[in-house]
Amino acid sequence: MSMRKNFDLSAYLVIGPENTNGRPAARIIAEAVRAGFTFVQIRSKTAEARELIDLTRAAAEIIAAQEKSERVALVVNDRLDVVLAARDAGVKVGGIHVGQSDIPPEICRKYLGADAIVGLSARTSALIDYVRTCDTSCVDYFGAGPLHPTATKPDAGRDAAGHVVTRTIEELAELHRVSPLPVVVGGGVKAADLPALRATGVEGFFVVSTIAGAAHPFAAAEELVHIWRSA
Ligand SMILES: Cc1ncc(COP(=O)(O)OP(=O)(O)O)c(N)n1
Ligand SMILES: Cc1ncsc1CCOP(=O)(O)O
Ligand SMILES: [Mg+2]
Repeated sequence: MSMRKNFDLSAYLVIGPENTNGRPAARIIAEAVRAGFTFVQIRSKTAEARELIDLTRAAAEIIAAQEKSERVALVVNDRLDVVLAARDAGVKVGGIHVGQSDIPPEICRKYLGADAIVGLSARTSALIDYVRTCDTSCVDYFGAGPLHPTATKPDAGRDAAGHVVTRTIEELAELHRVSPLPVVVGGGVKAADLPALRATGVEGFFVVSTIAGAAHPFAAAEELVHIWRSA
């Protein structure tokens, strides 16, 4: 079955070489997937294309080695060129995550095909109206946030006046209620946020630093997965 019809957003790792305090990103991906993370996004604002292709290949091999290729989705942030090059080299990469100022989702769909996963960051202002009315014909899920301000992406949630607008739990519950697509929420997410986030009904949480910056990424990942599943 194509991953597009079968992906699980519940525990979603976003990671790149600049997030790992000098440790290999591949090792942290392996630990998170072993702990039960269900979705991996390769995201780097500093790596060159070749490094991104290599990390995407390594992530796909890690997921395959744990026999999870049919259950753990792998996407690349922003870089349609990297997804195409990785696929051309035989790497099993499921799709792409794009934001409001990135390559449009319909172009991603055109080049990646009907089986690819295309994730879209939901617009910060007027979030609830946006997800209700936006063209979802070629999008598979929404990424929303930030739940808290975050040093990983200081511009997340910035409004025209430069203030960071975070999402309340009530807004996220409403977002879940009105969204035609599954929603994953991130931005400063920590273990303590998960029970309230789960109660909103959203399909999952995404994290960078809670895993990639943790002293013990496996233990951190296991804790998040356990809390989400038992909340
Ligand atoms: C799952 C998920 N949700 C949101 C984002 C943010 O995407 P974007 O707004 O394009 O910002 P960058 O990540 O490209 O800086 C995401 N990456 N993943
Ligand atoms: C990619 C992204 N999009 C919105 S916030 C964010 C970064 C979240 O990072 P962290 O989990 O370290 O706060
Ligand atoms: Mg982007």
